[in-house]
Amino acid sequence: MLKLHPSIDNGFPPASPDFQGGTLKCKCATNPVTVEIGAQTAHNHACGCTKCWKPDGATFAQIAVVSRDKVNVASGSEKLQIVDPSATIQRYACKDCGAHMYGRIENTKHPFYGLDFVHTELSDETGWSPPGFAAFVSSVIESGVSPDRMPDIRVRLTELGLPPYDCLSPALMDAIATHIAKQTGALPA
Ligand SMILES: N[C@@H](CCC(=O)N[C@@H](CSCO)C(=O)NCC(=O)O)C(=O)O
Ligand SMILES: [Zn+2]
Ligand SMILES: [Zn+2]
Repeated sequence: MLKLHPSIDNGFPPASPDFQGGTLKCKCATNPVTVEIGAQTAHNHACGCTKCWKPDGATFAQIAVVSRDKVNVASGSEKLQIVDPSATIQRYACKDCGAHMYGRIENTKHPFYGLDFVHTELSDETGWSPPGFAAFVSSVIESGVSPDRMPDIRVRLTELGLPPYDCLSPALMDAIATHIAKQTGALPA
């Protein structure tokens, strides 16, 4: 069977009602970086872009958002480094194991300012919001996936209940466009 991501390939449980978050832990066996997330996540999705962190062998990342004020580095902060300081999303990765612990947007005008990006598979807790769509699917080609495999990948994502999009989902693209329209005055603020 086509393998896309270990937390996605066998299906995924629904979110637990009243789930209040958990602790993300990097892959280091000793002195791991830990990040406490104090809320349920939203907009969890499979992401095929080259920038999001993927576990070894995975074709897609799994990534969700949570309010930045609910993200707290509890230990190992000295091991965190920003992967690409010029990127919109500043991804804080463990310099020893490479796991991305959170991604933060510092541009206050960005439509997603205030939301951090996190990989809830790094937590032992169950009850996180499951993925609901697949984003940047065509971008897996940029990581070396043969274009011939794309039809099967899209079929498999659809089977798993993850509608495949080559940017973000329509709901998120609408939210981005609405934010921009309010900034430009095309829509009332
Ligand atoms: N084809 C590019 C796309 C990269 C991209 O635009 N990624 C999105 C989604 S990441 C989570 O959904 C994005 O918003 N990136 C901003 C950033 O990474 O700073 C590629 O594959 O590299
Ligand atoms: Zn680590
Ligand atoms: Zn991505």
